[in-house]
Order: sequence, then C-alpha cells, then structure tokens
Amino acid sequence: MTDAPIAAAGANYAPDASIEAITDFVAGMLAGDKPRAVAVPGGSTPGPILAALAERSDLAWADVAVWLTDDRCVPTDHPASNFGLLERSLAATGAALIPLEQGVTPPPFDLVWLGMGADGHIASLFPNTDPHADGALEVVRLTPDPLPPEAPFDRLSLTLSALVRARHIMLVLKGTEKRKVLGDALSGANDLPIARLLKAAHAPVTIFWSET
Ligand SMILES: O=C(O)[C@H](O)[C@@H](O)[C@H](O)[C@H](O)COP(=O)(O)O
Repeated sequence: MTDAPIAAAGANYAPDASIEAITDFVAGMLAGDKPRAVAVPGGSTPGPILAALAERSDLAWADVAVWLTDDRCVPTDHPASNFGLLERSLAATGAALIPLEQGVTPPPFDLVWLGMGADGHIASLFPNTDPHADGALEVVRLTPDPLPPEAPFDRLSLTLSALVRARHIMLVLKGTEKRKVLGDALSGANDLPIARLLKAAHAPVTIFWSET
C-alpha cells in the first residue's frame, strides 16, 4: 500500500513491522554468495534489530560490509557513537564494519536502512542542511541546527547522492507523527530531506512502520 505515487520505484508499507520481520527482510537483502554492502543508521531503533541480525548464523557475514548512514562526531567509545553501537552489536559476526570518514567513496549499497526524525531528517541530513541529490560529495560533515537534544553533536553523513544509489532503501520508523511526515513526503506535500530522498531515489522503498 502506498500513500501516493513517487519518483522512486515505488514505496510500500510492509505488512509486518516486527523485529523478526525487519530482520528477515535485511537478511534476505544480504543473502547470496557475492560481497554485499549495507548502510545502517543510528538512533534508538537499530539496537534490537542489529542484535537480532547478529544471531543470524545463516548470513555469510564475512562477505558483508556494514557502513553507517551517519555518525556523531564523538569518540567511538562515547555512548552517542553510532560506530560504537555497530561494534558492540556486530563485531562478533566477522562482518567488515566501516567507520564513516570524510573523503571516502561508499559503494553502491545493496541496502540502505534509514530511520527518520519527526523533522523529516534522514541520516544526518537535517532540514537546515538543505540536502540536494546532485552534489559531488559522498560524505559530509554537518552541524544540525537546532542541535538534537538527544545527540547535540556535529555529524558525518552520507549525502543524498550516496544514499540514492542503493539497490533498495528500507525505512524503519514509529509513531503517528512520523507517519504523517512520511505520508506528506510521499504525496509531495513537504520538501523535507525525506521527500528529497524519495524524489531522487530510483530504488524500491520498503517502509516498516509501527504505532509504537
Ligand atoms: O544518528 C542518528 O541519530 C540517526 O542516523 C538518525 O537519522 C535516526 O535514524 C533518526 O533520528 C531516527 O531515530 P530513531 O531511530 O531514534 O527514531
């Protein structure tokens, strides 16, 4: 089911947004015998999903490179570090965990997994950063304004151009407020970063939304 047609190859709400369903979806995207690359977000949502993924012994983790969609500019042992979360969650799998650095060129991802803020930000592309999909850079350093109270730090973020090359995009978000922001982006009623991503993406978009 979609709220409205978008430029992307189509956005669909998954019928089941449970941790198990999301984990199965990601595992399906990473299955196969050739190297895979996935970009995962920070925030409060990924933890349980990453923990469930780490239990998937059926995944050829040695062939998987796990990148971050964004990180906070803090030491990796800082509680707000997304790379620190990644290490704690997936280090034992043997996957290649890639810290985000300016100047690197990310691969075309098999899957980009994004959360979304109530302000329509994705990765660390906050509305004040005015993201565009035609930029040459792949990783940028940004200062969100206003600084999010839960993580008041400068950020490193994949740019829209780096995100939209993905073979598939997955959005995981909760709550009716975010559903409304996403619905407006899908129907063209806002021009927030999420809307710009959806307009520029050519990949299918799978949305896992839950009330809580
Ligand atoms: O580093 C970050 O904070 C994330 O990459 C950010 O973009 C996050 O995905 C959204 O803010 C949603 O966060 P929740 O998962 O907490 O809703």
